Order: sequence, then structure tokens, then C-alpha cells
Amino acid sequence: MRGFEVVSFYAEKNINLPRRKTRASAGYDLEAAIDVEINPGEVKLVPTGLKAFMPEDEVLLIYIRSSLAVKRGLLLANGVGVVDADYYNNPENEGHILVPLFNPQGKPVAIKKGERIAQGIFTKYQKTYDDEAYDVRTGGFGSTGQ
Ligand SMILES: O=c1ccn([C@H]2C[C@H](O)[C@@H](COP(=O)(O)OP(=O)(O)OP(=O)(O)O)O2)c(=O)[nH]1
Repeated sequence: MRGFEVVSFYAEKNINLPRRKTRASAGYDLEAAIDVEINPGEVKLVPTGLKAFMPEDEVLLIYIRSSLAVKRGLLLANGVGVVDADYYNNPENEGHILVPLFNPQGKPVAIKKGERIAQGIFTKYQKTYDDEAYDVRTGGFGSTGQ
């Protein structure tokens, strides 16, 4: 089973669940949950109001939408976002998916609530033969302390 849910703290904010656009589109488009303005040279963590659940041997990879780069001049600050299966319902933020957008331009860029800012693709990953990871995730962005 895999899917998206609205995080409880955005329950009343009219968040749309991600949809693929065509039969063979790989990506589930993610929308900005609020209006944000990104200043020149700034990285802003844009909330989606969403969390994703999936089997333990899968990951949700967050990629830029081409139109965000081409039409709006914005980039994903982390290149590709990695949303781990055990991020879902973590005790820190429930598994809230955040999209770090970078504005490399000389002028501010305004993003409206509901604008599609990224796309998520569910992907299987492999483990090495001697893998021994048993810890439990407590949050996001540096929560494993490395
Ligand atoms: O664009 C992103 C990337 C990550 N995450 C969330 C989901 C992911 O499971 C968690 C941790 O991300 P990652 O492993 O890339 O960050 P880290 O800096 O290595 O932190 P950690 O030590 O928590 O693994 O943050 C997002 O919401 N958006």
C-alpha cells in the first residue's frame, strides 16, 4: 500500500491530494500549501501539508517539475528530495513533506498556495548484503544526527 494523506495540522487548509496527470505520468504533483515569497539567493522550505506512506523497501523521490525551473527560474536546493518510508508519522512532524526551493535569480519569486512545485515518484531501493540498520527515525532533515 502506498499513498498520500494530509497532515493533521493542515487538515482545515484545503490541501489537494497529489494526482498523476496522465496514464503514464510517473510523478505525483505536489502543491504549495501556503503562499510563499522566495527572495534572491534564498532557500525556503515550502510546506506541502502532505505525508506519504509506502512499503519499507520503497522511497518517495521528490524531483523538480520542469516548468518550475523553466518558467519560474527556481531549483530544488537539495537536487532530489529523499522521503524515507519511516519518515511517515514520525513523532516530530508526522512526516510532513517539505520542498526546499532555491531562488538563484536577482528578483523575488512569489509562489501561490496550490501552485504545483515538485513531483514525487515512488521507487524501490536495494540493500547491501551486510546491511544492519535497525534504528527508528524520529524526524527529518538531520534527525539521525549525522
Ligand atoms: O526534500 C525533502 C527531503 C527530505 N524530506 C524529509 C523526508 C526524509 O525522510 C527526511 C530526512 O531527509 P534526508 O535523509 O534527506 O535528510 P538528512 O539531512 O540526511 O537527515 P536524516 O539524518 O534525518 O536522515 O526529511 C522532505 O520532507 N523533503
